[in-house]
Amino acid sequence: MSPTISSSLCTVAALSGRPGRRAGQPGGNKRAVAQPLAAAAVTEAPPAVIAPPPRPVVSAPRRRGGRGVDGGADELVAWKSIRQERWEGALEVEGKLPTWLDGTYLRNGPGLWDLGDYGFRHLFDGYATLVRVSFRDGHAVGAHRQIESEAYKAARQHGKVCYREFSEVPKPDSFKSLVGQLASLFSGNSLTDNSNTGVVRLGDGRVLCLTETVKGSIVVDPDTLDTVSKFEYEDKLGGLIHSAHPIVTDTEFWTLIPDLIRPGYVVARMDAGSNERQFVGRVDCRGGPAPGWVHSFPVTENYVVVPEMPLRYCAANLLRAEPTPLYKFQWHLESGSYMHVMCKASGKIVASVEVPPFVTFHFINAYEEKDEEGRVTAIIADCCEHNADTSILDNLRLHNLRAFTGEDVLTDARVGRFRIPLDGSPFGELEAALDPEEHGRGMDMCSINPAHLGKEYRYAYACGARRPCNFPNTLTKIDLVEKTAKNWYEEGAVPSEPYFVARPGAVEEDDGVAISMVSAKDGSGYALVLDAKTFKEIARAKFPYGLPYGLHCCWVPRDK
Ligand SMILES: CC1=C(/C=C/C(C)=C/C=C/C(C)=C/C=C/C=C(C)/C=C/C=O)C(C)(C)CCC1
Ligand SMILES: [Fe+2]
Repeated sequence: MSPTISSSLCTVAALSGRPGRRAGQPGGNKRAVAQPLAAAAVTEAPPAVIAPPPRPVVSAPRRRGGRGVDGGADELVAWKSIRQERWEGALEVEGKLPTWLDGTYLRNGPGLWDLGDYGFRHLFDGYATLVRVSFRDGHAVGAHRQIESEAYKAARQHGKVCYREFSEVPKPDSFKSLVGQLASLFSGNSLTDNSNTGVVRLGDGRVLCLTETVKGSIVVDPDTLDTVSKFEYEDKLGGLIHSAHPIVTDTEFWTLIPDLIRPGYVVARMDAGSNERQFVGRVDCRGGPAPGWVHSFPVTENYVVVPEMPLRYCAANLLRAEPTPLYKFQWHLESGSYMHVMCKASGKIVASVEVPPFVTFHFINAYEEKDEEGRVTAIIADCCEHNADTSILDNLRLHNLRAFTGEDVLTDARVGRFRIPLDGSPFGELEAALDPEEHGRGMDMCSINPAHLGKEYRYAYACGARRPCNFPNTLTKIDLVEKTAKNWYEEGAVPSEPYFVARPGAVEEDDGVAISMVSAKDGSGYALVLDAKTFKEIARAKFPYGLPYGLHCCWVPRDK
Protein backbone atom coordinates (compact mmCIF):
# COMPACT_ATOMS: atom_id res chain seq x y z
CA MET A 1 0.00 0.00 0.00
CA SER A 2 1.37 3.36 -1.00
CA PRO A 3 2.06 5.69 1.86
CA THR A 4 1.62 8.73 -0.36
CA ILE A 5 -1.55 10.68 0.35
CA SER A 6 -3.71 11.03 -2.73
CA SER A 7 -5.68 13.90 -1.24
CA SER A 8 -7.48 16.06 -3.77
CA LEU A 9 -5.58 18.93 -2.25
CA CYS A 10 -2.42 17.37 -3.69
CA THR A 11 -3.76 16.72 -7.14
CA VAL A 12 -2.30 19.69 -8.97
CA ALA A 13 1.11 19.27 -7.38
CA ALA A 14 1.07 15.60 -8.29
CA LEU A 15 0.06 16.33 -11.88
CA SER A 16 2.74 18.93 -12.27
CA GLY A 17 5.39 16.24 -12.02
CA ARG A 18 7.02 17.41 -8.85
CA PRO A 19 6.69 14.31 -6.68
CA GLY A 20 7.96 14.26 -3.15
CA ARG A 21 7.76 17.99 -2.69
CA ARG A 22 6.99 18.78 0.90
CA ALA A 23 3.81 20.51 1.82
CA GLY A 24 4.55 24.19 2.21
CA GLN A 25 7.40 24.03 -0.30
CA PRO A 26 5.73 24.43 -3.65
CA GLY A 27 8.12 24.74 -6.55
CA GLY A 28 9.19 28.25 -7.44
CA ASN A 29 7.70 29.83 -4.35
CA LYS A 30 10.80 30.89 -2.45
CA ARG A 31 8.77 32.44 0.36
CA ALA A 32 7.63 29.02 1.42
CA VAL A 33 11.12 27.54 1.83
CA ALA A 34 12.11 26.87 5.42
CA GLN A 35 13.95 29.82 6.87
CA PRO A 36 14.07 31.56 10.20
CA LEU A 37 11.05 33.81 10.42
CA ALA A 38 12.38 35.89 13.28
CA ALA A 39 14.42 38.11 10.97
CA ALA A 40 11.23 39.50 9.49
CA ALA A 41 9.91 40.11 12.98
CA VAL A 42 12.86 42.34 13.80
CA THR A 43 12.20 44.68 10.91
CA GLU A 44 8.43 44.62 10.94
CA ALA A 45 7.51 44.27 14.59
CA PRO A 46 7.60 47.01 17.20
CA PRO A 47 10.45 47.14 19.76
CA ALA A 48 11.21 44.00 21.71
CA VAL A 49 9.22 44.72 24.84
CA ILE A 50 6.45 47.23 25.12
CA ALA A 51 5.30 48.52 28.48
CA PRO A 52 1.71 47.58 29.22
CA PRO A 53 -0.78 50.34 28.65
CA PRO A 54 -2.98 51.37 31.55
CA ARG A 55 -6.11 50.09 29.83
CA PRO A 56 -6.73 46.73 28.16
CA VAL A 57 -5.16 46.73 24.72
CA VAL A 58 -8.02 45.49 22.68
CA SER A 59 -9.72 46.69 19.57
CA ALA A 60 -13.31 46.34 18.54
CA PRO A 61 -14.57 44.81 15.34
CA ARG A 62 -15.82 47.39 12.89
CA ARG A 63 -17.30 45.35 10.08
CA ARG A 64 -18.50 41.86 9.42
CA GLY A 65 -17.63 40.26 12.78
CA GLY A 66 -20.38 42.26 14.46
CA ARG A 67 -20.33 45.58 16.23
CA GLY A 68 -18.27 45.65 19.38
CA VAL A 69 -17.62 48.41 21.80
CA ASP A 70 -14.11 49.68 22.10
CA GLY A 71 -12.29 47.64 24.69
CA GLY A 72 -12.16 50.00 27.59
CA ALA A 73 -11.78 48.98 31.20
CA ASP A 74 -14.66 47.16 32.89
CA GLU A 75 -15.66 44.82 30.12
CA LEU A 76 -14.73 41.34 29.05
CA VAL A 77 -12.01 41.31 26.38
CA ALA A 78 -12.08 37.55 25.66
CA TRP A 79 -13.42 38.09 22.13
CA LYS A 80 -11.47 41.22 21.21
CA SER A 81 -8.21 41.47 19.34
CA ILE A 82 -4.98 42.01 21.13
CA ARG A 83 -3.56 45.21 19.63
CA GLN A 84 0.08 44.99 20.70
CA GLU A 85 2.47 42.63 18.96
CA ARG A 86 4.15 41.62 22.19
CA TRP A 87 4.66 42.33 25.87
CA GLU A 88 6.65 40.87 28.75
CA GLY A 89 6.74 41.71 32.44
CA ALA A 90 6.46 40.54 36.05
CA LEU A 91 2.96 39.60 37.18
CA GLU A 92 1.41 40.56 40.51
CA VAL A 93 0.65 37.37 42.43
CA GLU A 94 -2.37 37.06 44.69
CA GLY A 95 -2.20 33.98 46.95
CA LYS A 96 0.83 31.71 47.17
CA LEU A 97 2.27 29.95 44.15
CA PRO A 98 3.77 26.53 44.95
CA THR A 99 7.57 26.82 44.88
CA TRP A 100 7.79 23.45 43.10
CA LEU A 101 5.99 25.02 40.12
CA ASP A 102 9.10 25.67 38.07
CA GLY A 103 8.70 26.10 34.34
CA THR A 104 6.66 27.75 31.63
CA TYR A 105 2.99 27.45 30.82
CA LEU A 106 2.35 28.27 27.14
CA ARG A 107 -1.04 28.89 25.58
CA ASN A 108 -1.83 29.32 21.89
CA GLY A 109 -4.98 30.65 20.30
CA PRO A 110 -6.48 33.01 17.77
CA GLY A 111 -6.02 36.41 19.47
CA LEU A 112 -6.23 38.88 16.57
CA TRP A 113 -9.45 39.06 14.56
CA ASP A 114 -9.19 42.52 13.00
CA LEU A 115 -7.35 43.82 9.96
CA GLY A 116 -7.71 47.56 9.75
CA ASP A 117 -11.43 48.13 9.65
CA TYR A 118 -12.23 44.53 8.69
CA GLY A 119 -13.40 42.15 11.42
CA PHE A 120 -13.21 38.36 11.09
CA ARG A 121 -16.35 36.38 11.73
CA HIS A 122 -15.28 33.16 13.39
CA LEU A 123 -13.25 32.44 16.52
CA PHE A 124 -10.99 30.00 14.64
CA ASP A 125 -9.92 32.60 12.04
CA GLY A 126 -7.89 34.87 14.30
CA TYR A 127 -4.11 35.18 13.92
CA ALA A 128 -2.19 33.19 16.51
CA THR A 129 -1.31 34.80 19.84
CA LEU A 130 1.05 32.93 22.16
CA VAL A 131 0.83 33.59 25.90
CA ARG A 132 3.53 32.59 28.38
CA VAL A 133 3.56 32.47 32.15
CA SER A 134 6.88 31.40 33.66
CA PHE A 135 6.81 30.30 37.27
CA ARG A 136 9.85 30.27 39.56
CA ASP A 137 10.29 30.45 43.35
CA GLY A 138 6.71 31.59 43.84
CA HIS A 139 6.99 34.40 41.27
CA ALA A 140 5.48 34.72 37.81
CA VAL A 141 6.55 36.50 34.64
CA GLY A 142 4.04 36.87 31.82
CA ALA A 143 4.36 37.59 28.12
CA HIS A 144 2.43 37.41 24.89
CA ARG A 145 3.45 37.62 21.26
CA GLN A 146 1.95 37.19 17.83
CA ILE A 147 3.24 34.19 15.87
CA GLU A 148 4.97 35.40 12.72
CA SER A 149 3.28 33.08 10.24
CA GLU A 150 3.41 33.92 6.53
CA ALA A 151 -0.35 34.47 6.72
CA TYR A 152 -0.05 36.96 9.57
CA LYS A 153 2.88 38.83 8.03
CA ALA A 154 1.12 39.09 4.67
CA ALA A 155 -2.09 40.29 6.32
CA ARG A 156 -0.16 42.91 8.27
CA GLN A 157 1.70 44.06 5.20
CA HIS A 158 -1.29 44.24 2.85
CA GLY A 159 -4.05 44.99 5.34
CA LYS A 160 -6.17 42.11 4.08
CA VAL A 161 -6.59 38.35 4.31
CA CYS A 162 -4.05 36.78 1.94
CA TYR A 163 -4.42 33.06 2.70
CA ARG A 164 -7.39 30.73 3.19
CA GLU A 165 -8.25 30.64 6.87
CA PHE A 166 -10.88 28.50 8.63
CA SER A 167 -13.78 30.58 7.29
CA GLU A 168 -12.18 33.62 5.66
CA VAL A 169 -10.77 33.45 2.16
CA PRO A 170 -8.84 36.13 0.28
CA LYS A 171 -10.95 38.30 -2.02
CA PRO A 172 -10.76 36.77 -5.53
CA ASP A 173 -7.89 38.28 -7.44
CA SER A 174 -9.33 39.57 -10.70
CA PHE A 175 -6.03 38.94 -12.47
CA LYS A 176 -5.95 35.32 -11.47
CA SER A 177 -8.11 32.91 -13.46
CA LEU A 178 -10.37 30.43 -11.72
CA VAL A 179 -7.93 27.72 -12.81
CA GLY A 180 -5.11 29.64 -11.17
CA GLN A 181 -7.10 29.96 -7.97
CA LEU A 182 -7.92 26.24 -7.97
CA ALA A 183 -4.27 25.43 -8.62
CA SER A 184 -3.11 27.50 -5.70
CA LEU A 185 -5.68 25.85 -3.43
CA PHE A 186 -4.82 22.32 -4.55
CA SER A 187 -1.09 22.91 -4.34
CA GLY A 188 -1.52 24.25 -0.82
CA ASN A 189 -0.08 27.65 -1.79
CA SER A 190 -3.20 29.53 -0.75
CA LEU A 191 -3.80 27.62 2.49
CA THR A 192 -2.98 29.40 5.71
CA ASP A 193 -0.02 28.60 7.97
CA ASN A 194 -1.68 30.53 10.81
CA SER A 195 -0.79 28.08 13.59
CA ASN A 196 -3.42 29.28 16.04
CA THR A 197 -4.72 26.03 17.48
CA GLY A 198 -2.29 24.06 19.61
CA VAL A 199 1.14 24.15 21.14
CA VAL A 200 3.15 21.05 22.08
CA ARG A 201 6.57 20.32 23.49
CA LEU A 202 8.18 17.57 21.43
CA GLY A 203 10.27 14.85 23.05
CA ASP A 204 13.48 16.57 21.88
CA GLY A 205 12.46 19.86 23.54
CA ARG A 206 11.38 21.77 20.43
CA VAL A 207 8.11 23.64 20.92
CA LEU A 208 5.69 23.41 18.03
CA CYS A 209 2.58 25.49 17.28
CA LEU A 210 0.01 23.77 15.12
CA THR A 211 -3.19 24.10 13.17
CA GLU A 212 -4.91 21.78 10.72
CA THR A 213 -2.79 22.70 7.71
CA VAL A 214 0.49 20.79 7.60
CA LYS A 215 2.33 23.97 6.52
CA GLY A 216 1.03 25.65 9.69
CA SER A 217 3.49 23.76 11.90
CA ILE A 218 5.80 26.41 13.35
CA VAL A 219 8.67 26.09 15.83
CA VAL A 220 8.71 28.78 18.53
CA ASP A 221 11.12 29.68 21.31
CA PRO A 222 9.30 29.15 24.62
CA ASP A 223 11.41 31.82 26.38
CA THR A 224 11.31 34.70 23.89
CA LEU A 225 8.17 33.51 22.07
CA ASP A 226 10.14 34.17 18.87
CA THR A 227 8.95 32.43 15.75
CA VAL A 228 11.98 30.26 14.99
CA SER A 229 11.21 28.42 11.73
CA LYS A 230 8.73 26.36 9.83
CA PHE A 231 8.67 22.72 10.97
CA GLU A 232 9.37 20.87 7.73
CA TYR A 233 8.30 17.22 7.55
CA GLU A 234 11.22 15.50 5.82
CA ASP A 235 9.31 12.62 4.28
CA LYS A 236 7.23 11.80 1.26
CA LEU A 237 3.91 11.34 3.03
CA GLY A 238 2.49 14.53 1.57
CA GLY A 239 -0.94 15.68 2.63
CA LEU A 240 -1.91 19.28 3.15
CA ILE A 241 -4.08 18.86 6.23
CA HIS A 242 -3.71 16.80 9.35
CA SER A 243 -5.15 16.44 12.83
CA ALA A 244 -4.44 19.62 14.83
CA HIS A 245 -3.64 17.47 17.87
CA PRO A 246 -0.83 14.98 17.37
CA ILE A 247 -0.20 12.61 20.27
CA VAL A 248 3.18 13.59 21.68
CA THR A 249 5.28 11.72 24.24
CA ASP A 250 8.95 11.92 25.24
CA THR A 251 9.81 9.41 22.54
CA GLU A 252 7.30 9.77 19.72
CA PHE A 253 4.66 11.71 17.80
CA TRP A 254 1.54 10.21 16.20
CA THR A 255 -0.56 11.98 13.61
CA LEU A 256 -3.56 11.38 11.33
CA ILE A 257 -3.62 12.61 7.75
CA PRO A 258 -7.04 12.63 6.07
CA ASP A 259 -7.17 11.50 2.43
CA LEU A 260 -9.88 13.41 0.57
CA ILE A 261 -9.53 11.63 -2.81
CA ARG A 262 -9.67 8.05 -1.63
CA PRO A 263 -11.65 8.73 1.56
CA GLY A 264 -9.61 7.50 4.46
CA TYR A 265 -6.84 8.36 6.90
CA VAL A 266 -3.13 7.67 7.00
CA VAL A 267 -1.70 6.95 10.44
CA ALA A 268 1.92 8.07 10.81
CA ARG A 269 4.48 8.21 13.59
CA MET A 270 7.69 10.15 14.07
CA ASP A 271 10.56 9.54 16.48
CA ALA A 272 11.47 12.32 18.89
CA GLY A 273 14.32 14.33 17.37
CA SER A 274 13.28 13.49 13.82
CA ASN A 275 11.29 15.42 11.19
CA GLU A 276 10.47 12.28 9.26
CA ARG A 277 7.02 10.79 9.67
CA GLN A 278 6.75 7.11 8.95
CA PHE A 279 3.72 5.48 7.40
CA VAL A 280 2.14 3.04 9.86
CA GLY A 281 -1.15 2.13 8.21
CA ARG A 282 -4.24 3.30 6.44
CA VAL A 283 -7.91 3.29 7.37
CA ASP A 284 -10.46 3.38 4.56
CA CYS A 285 -13.63 5.26 5.38
CA ARG A 286 -16.73 3.11 5.65
CA GLY A 287 -19.08 6.02 4.95
CA GLY A 288 -18.83 8.62 2.25
CA PRO A 289 -18.29 10.83 0.42
CA ALA A 290 -15.25 12.17 2.31
CA PRO A 291 -13.42 11.49 5.57
CA GLY A 292 -14.89 12.82 8.79
CA TRP A 293 -13.23 15.86 10.39
CA VAL A 294 -10.41 14.67 12.67
CA HIS A 295 -9.38 17.61 14.83
CA SER A 296 -8.00 15.08 17.33
CA PHE A 297 -7.83 11.34 18.00
CA PRO A 298 -6.81 9.16 20.95
CA VAL A 299 -4.32 6.35 21.44
CA THR A 300 -3.91 3.54 23.96
CA GLU A 301 -0.62 1.83 24.83
CA ASN A 302 -0.90 -0.49 21.81
CA TYR A 303 -3.53 1.00 19.52
CA VAL A 304 -4.42 4.14 17.58
CA VAL A 305 -8.13 4.98 17.51
CA VAL A 306 -9.36 6.56 14.27
CA PRO A 307 -12.75 8.27 14.54
CA GLU A 308 -14.98 8.65 11.48
CA MET A 309 -17.75 11.11 12.31
CA PRO A 310 -20.61 12.19 10.05
CA LEU A 311 -19.30 15.78 10.00
CA ARG A 312 -17.17 15.25 6.90
CA TYR A 313 -14.76 17.36 4.84
CA CYS A 314 -16.43 18.82 1.77
CA ALA A 315 -14.31 19.58 -1.30
CA ALA A 316 -16.96 21.96 -2.71
CA ASN A 317 -17.04 23.96 0.53
CA LEU A 318 -13.25 24.16 0.53
CA LEU A 319 -13.54 26.09 -2.72
CA ARG A 320 -16.34 28.47 -1.76
CA ALA A 321 -15.54 32.12 -1.18
CA GLU A 322 -18.27 32.67 1.41
CA PRO A 323 -18.54 30.48 4.50
CA THR A 324 -21.30 27.88 4.55
CA PRO A 325 -23.14 27.04 7.82
CA LEU A 326 -20.68 24.19 8.40
CA TYR A 327 -17.67 25.95 6.86
CA LYS A 328 -15.46 23.44 5.03
CA PHE A 329 -17.56 20.52 6.23
CA GLN A 330 -20.93 18.84 5.67
CA TRP A 331 -23.19 16.73 7.88
CA HIS A 332 -23.84 13.25 6.44
CA LEU A 333 -25.99 11.44 8.96
CA GLU A 334 -26.83 8.80 6.33
CA SER A 335 -23.14 7.91 5.96
CA GLY A 336 -22.95 6.36 9.43
CA SER A 337 -20.43 6.92 12.21
CA TYR A 338 -17.55 4.58 12.88
CA MET A 339 -14.60 3.98 15.17
CA HIS A 340 -11.57 2.14 13.84
CA VAL A 341 -8.74 0.67 15.89
CA MET A 342 -5.26 0.17 14.43
CA CYS A 343 -2.45 -1.83 16.02
CA LYS A 344 0.51 0.52 16.52
CA ALA A 345 3.07 -2.21 15.87
CA SER A 346 1.61 -3.82 12.72
CA GLY A 347 -0.56 -1.05 11.23
CA LYS A 348 -3.36 -3.64 10.98
CA ILE A 349 -6.96 -2.73 11.75
CA VAL A 350 -8.17 -4.83 14.65
CA ALA A 351 -11.67 -3.37 14.96
CA SER A 352 -13.97 -1.22 12.88
CA VAL A 353 -17.37 -0.70 14.43
CA GLU A 354 -20.44 1.37 13.74
CA VAL A 355 -21.35 3.69 16.60
CA PRO A 356 -24.19 6.15 17.28
CA PRO A 357 -23.76 9.52 15.55
CA PHE A 358 -21.40 11.90 17.33
CA VAL A 359 -19.75 15.31 17.07
CA THR A 360 -16.45 15.81 18.80
CA PHE A 361 -13.39 18.00 18.36
CA HIS A 362 -11.45 16.83 21.37
CA PHE A 363 -10.73 13.32 22.51
CA ILE A 364 -9.78 13.17 26.18
CA ASN A 365 -8.02 9.81 26.48
CA ALA A 366 -8.36 6.11 25.67
CA TYR A 367 -7.30 2.86 27.28
CA GLU A 368 -7.47 -0.90 26.91
CA GLU A 369 -10.11 -2.85 28.83
CA LYS A 370 -8.84 -6.27 29.89
CA ASP A 371 -10.43 -9.50 31.18
CA GLU A 372 -9.22 -11.50 34.20
CA GLU A 373 -6.55 -13.20 32.09
CA GLY A 374 -5.18 -9.83 30.96
CA ARG A 375 -6.51 -10.16 27.40
CA VAL A 376 -7.61 -6.89 25.80
CA THR A 377 -11.36 -7.15 25.21
CA ALA A 378 -12.27 -3.59 24.25
CA ILE A 379 -11.01 -0.07 23.81
CA ILE A 380 -12.53 2.71 25.89
CA ALA A 381 -12.24 6.15 24.26
CA ASP A 382 -13.54 9.34 25.90
CA CYS A 383 -14.26 12.64 24.19
CA CYS A 384 -16.00 15.98 24.62
CA GLU A 385 -19.16 15.08 22.71
CA HIS A 386 -21.67 17.67 21.49
CA ASN A 387 -24.74 15.39 21.44
CA ALA A 388 -24.28 14.77 17.71
CA ASP A 389 -25.14 18.42 17.08
CA THR A 390 -22.94 20.69 14.97
CA SER A 391 -24.42 23.94 16.40
CA ILE A 392 -21.30 24.50 18.52
CA LEU A 393 -19.64 25.80 15.32
CA ASP A 394 -22.30 28.49 15.12
CA ASN A 395 -21.98 29.25 18.86
CA LEU A 396 -18.32 30.03 18.17
CA ARG A 397 -19.00 32.80 15.64
CA LEU A 398 -17.61 36.02 17.10
CA HIS A 399 -20.92 37.81 16.73
CA ASN A 400 -22.58 35.21 18.97
CA LEU A 401 -19.75 35.19 21.49
CA ARG A 402 -19.87 39.00 21.76
CA ALA A 403 -23.65 39.20 21.97
CA PHE A 404 -24.45 37.53 25.29
CA THR A 405 -27.89 38.73 26.33
CA GLY A 406 -28.36 36.49 29.35
CA GLU A 407 -30.12 33.86 27.27
CA ASP A 408 -28.92 30.26 27.62
CA VAL A 409 -27.67 29.53 24.11
CA LEU A 410 -24.68 27.23 24.64
CA THR A 411 -25.50 23.84 23.15
CA ASP A 412 -25.21 20.79 25.43
CA ALA A 413 -22.12 18.61 25.62
CA ARG A 414 -21.04 15.61 27.66
CA VAL A 415 -18.13 13.26 28.26
CA GLY A 416 -18.90 10.76 25.51
CA ARG A 417 -17.49 7.32 26.31
CA PHE A 418 -17.05 4.88 23.43
CA ARG A 419 -16.68 1.16 24.08
CA ILE A 420 -15.17 -0.54 21.04
CA PRO A 421 -15.26 -4.34 21.38
CA LEU A 422 -12.32 -6.25 19.92
CA ASP A 423 -14.24 -9.54 19.46
CA GLY A 424 -15.40 -8.80 15.92
CA SER A 425 -18.81 -7.39 16.92
CA PRO A 426 -20.03 -4.89 14.33
CA PHE A 427 -21.24 -2.26 16.79
CA GLY A 428 -19.68 -0.11 19.47
CA GLU A 429 -21.36 1.84 22.26
CA LEU A 430 -21.44 5.55 23.05
CA GLU A 431 -22.80 6.83 26.35
CA ALA A 432 -22.27 9.72 28.74
CA ALA A 433 -19.52 8.78 31.23
CA LEU A 434 -21.29 10.80 33.95
CA ASP A 435 -24.48 12.83 34.27
CA PRO A 436 -23.76 15.98 32.19
CA GLU A 437 -25.65 18.06 34.78
CA GLU A 438 -22.57 17.55 37.00
CA HIS A 439 -20.71 20.01 34.73
CA GLY A 440 -23.67 22.13 33.58
CA ARG A 441 -23.95 20.32 30.22
CA GLY A 442 -20.91 22.23 28.99
CA MET A 443 -17.82 20.17 28.16
CA ASP A 444 -14.73 20.92 26.09
CA MET A 445 -11.05 21.87 26.19
CA CYS A 446 -9.86 18.96 28.29
CA SER A 447 -6.55 17.89 29.83
CA ILE A 448 -5.46 14.90 31.90
CA ASN A 449 -2.39 13.91 33.88
CA PRO A 450 -0.03 13.08 30.96
CA ALA A 451 1.36 10.10 32.91
CA HIS A 452 -2.03 8.44 32.20
CA LEU A 453 -2.01 9.02 28.43
CA GLY A 454 -3.34 5.87 26.78
CA LYS A 455 -3.84 4.21 30.15
CA GLU A 456 -6.67 3.83 32.65
CA TYR A 457 -7.33 7.15 34.32
CA ARG A 458 -9.74 8.73 36.74
CA TYR A 459 -9.60 12.52 36.38
CA ALA A 460 -10.11 14.97 33.52
CA TYR A 461 -9.95 18.78 33.74
CA ALA A 462 -12.14 20.76 31.33
CA CYS A 463 -14.32 23.81 30.74
CA GLY A 464 -17.92 23.28 31.80
CA ALA A 465 -20.94 25.55 32.11
CA ARG A 466 -22.92 27.51 34.70
CA ARG A 467 -26.11 28.39 32.86
CA PRO A 468 -27.41 30.60 31.39
CA CYS A 469 -24.34 31.17 29.20
CA ASN A 470 -23.23 31.41 25.58
CA PHE A 471 -19.83 29.77 26.10
CA PRO A 472 -18.29 27.36 28.64
CA ASN A 473 -17.68 29.56 31.69
CA THR A 474 -16.52 27.19 34.44
CA LEU A 475 -13.52 24.99 35.07
CA THR A 476 -14.51 21.48 35.98
CA LYS A 477 -12.67 18.49 37.42
CA ILE A 478 -14.36 15.28 36.34
CA ASP A 479 -14.05 12.16 38.47
CA LEU A 480 -14.80 9.31 36.08
CA VAL A 481 -14.89 6.73 38.88
CA GLU A 482 -17.22 8.53 41.29
CA LYS A 483 -18.99 10.10 38.27
CA THR A 484 -18.98 13.54 39.88
CA ALA A 485 -17.51 16.95 39.08
CA LYS A 486 -15.99 19.80 41.11
CA ASN A 487 -16.56 23.21 39.52
CA TRP A 488 -14.80 26.60 39.67
CA TYR A 489 -16.76 29.67 38.63
CA GLU A 490 -16.34 33.45 38.68
CA GLU A 491 -19.24 35.55 37.50
CA GLY A 492 -18.81 36.94 33.98
CA ALA A 493 -15.35 35.36 33.50
CA VAL A 494 -14.21 33.21 30.57
CA PRO A 495 -11.58 30.64 31.56
CA SER A 496 -9.59 28.66 29.00
CA GLU A 497 -8.46 25.02 29.00
CA PRO A 498 -7.29 23.99 32.49
CA TYR A 499 -3.89 22.39 32.02
CA PHE A 500 -2.74 19.79 34.57
CA VAL A 501 0.85 20.00 35.84
CA ALA A 502 1.97 17.22 38.20
CA ARG A 503 3.92 17.97 41.37
CA PRO A 504 7.43 16.48 41.02
CA GLY A 505 7.44 13.12 42.79
CA ALA A 506 3.64 12.87 42.80
CA VAL A 507 2.13 9.41 43.14
CA GLU A 508 -1.57 10.21 43.08
CA GLU A 509 -3.13 11.05 39.72
CA ASP A 510 -4.46 14.43 40.88
CA ASP A 511 -1.42 15.56 42.89
CA GLY A 512 -0.55 18.81 41.13
CA VAL A 513 -2.16 21.99 39.85
CA ALA A 514 -4.51 22.95 37.04
CA ILE A 515 -3.51 26.20 35.31
CA SER A 516 -5.97 28.26 33.29
CA MET A 517 -5.89 31.76 31.79
CA VAL A 518 -8.98 33.73 32.70
CA SER A 519 -10.48 36.75 30.93
CA ALA A 520 -12.37 38.47 33.73
CA LYS A 521 -15.63 40.39 33.58
CA ASP A 522 -13.91 43.72 34.32
CA GLY A 523 -11.56 43.47 31.33
CA SER A 524 -8.59 42.17 33.31
CA GLY A 525 -6.82 38.85 32.83
CA TYR A 526 -4.92 36.44 35.01
CA ALA A 527 -3.36 33.01 35.17
CA LEU A 528 -5.34 30.97 37.67
CA VAL A 529 -3.64 28.17 39.61
CA LEU A 530 -6.00 25.63 41.18
CA ASP A 531 -5.06 22.78 43.51
CA ALA A 532 -5.92 19.84 41.27
CA LYS A 533 -7.03 17.72 44.25
CA THR A 534 -9.46 20.14 45.89
CA PHE A 535 -10.03 22.24 42.77
CA LYS A 536 -9.76 25.33 44.96
CA GLU A 537 -7.80 28.45 43.98
CA ILE A 538 -4.22 28.59 45.27
CA ALA A 539 -3.09 31.74 43.49
CA ARG A 540 -3.66 34.03 40.56
CA ALA A 541 -0.95 35.88 38.62
CA LYS A 542 -2.42 39.05 37.18
CA PHE A 543 -1.59 40.51 33.78
CA PRO A 544 -1.71 44.32 33.65
CA TYR A 545 -4.12 44.02 30.71
CA GLY A 546 -6.83 41.63 29.61
CA LEU A 547 -6.05 38.84 27.19
CA PRO A 548 -8.26 37.41 24.47
CA TYR A 549 -9.49 33.83 24.83
CA GLY A 550 -7.02 31.11 23.82
CA LEU A 551 -7.33 27.45 23.00
CA HIS A 552 -4.68 24.92 24.00
CA CYS A 553 -1.66 24.81 26.28
CA CYS A 554 1.49 22.94 27.15
CA TRP A 555 4.03 22.90 29.96
CA VAL A 556 7.76 23.34 29.50
CA PRO A 557 9.65 22.33 32.65
CA ARG A 558 12.70 24.38 33.50
CA ASP A 559 16.02 22.84 32.41
CA LYS A 560 17.92 21.94 35.54
C1 LIG B 1 -7.46 26.68 7.09
C2 LIG B 1 -8.12 25.44 6.73
C3 LIG B 1 -8.67 24.61 7.63
C4 LIG B 1 -8.51 25.02 9.03
C5 LIG B 1 -9.00 24.48 10.12
C6 LIG B 1 -8.85 24.97 11.48
C7 LIG B 1 -8.01 26.13 11.74
C8 LIG B 1 -9.51 24.34 12.45
C9 LIG B 1 -9.48 24.69 13.86
C10 LIG B 1 -10.31 24.04 14.71
C11 LIG B 1 -10.45 24.34 16.11
C12 LIG B 1 -9.62 25.39 16.70
C13 LIG B 1 -11.37 23.65 16.84
C14 LIG B 1 -11.66 23.94 18.21
C15 LIG B 1 -12.81 23.52 18.80
C16 LIG B 1 -13.14 24.07 20.09
C17 LIG B 1 -14.33 23.86 20.70
C18 LIG B 1 -15.36 22.98 20.14
C19 LIG B 1 -14.54 24.56 21.95
C20 LIG B 1 -15.70 24.55 22.59
C21 LIG B 1 -15.86 25.29 23.80
O1 LIG B 1 -15.24 25.19 24.81
C22 LIG B 1 -9.35 23.38 7.18
C23 LIG B 1 -10.75 23.37 7.69
C24 LIG B 1 -8.58 22.18 7.62
C25 LIG B 1 -9.50 23.28 5.66
C26 LIG B 1 -8.37 23.77 4.95
C27 LIG B 1 -8.17 25.16 5.28
FE1 LIG C 1 -8.30 21.67 19.59
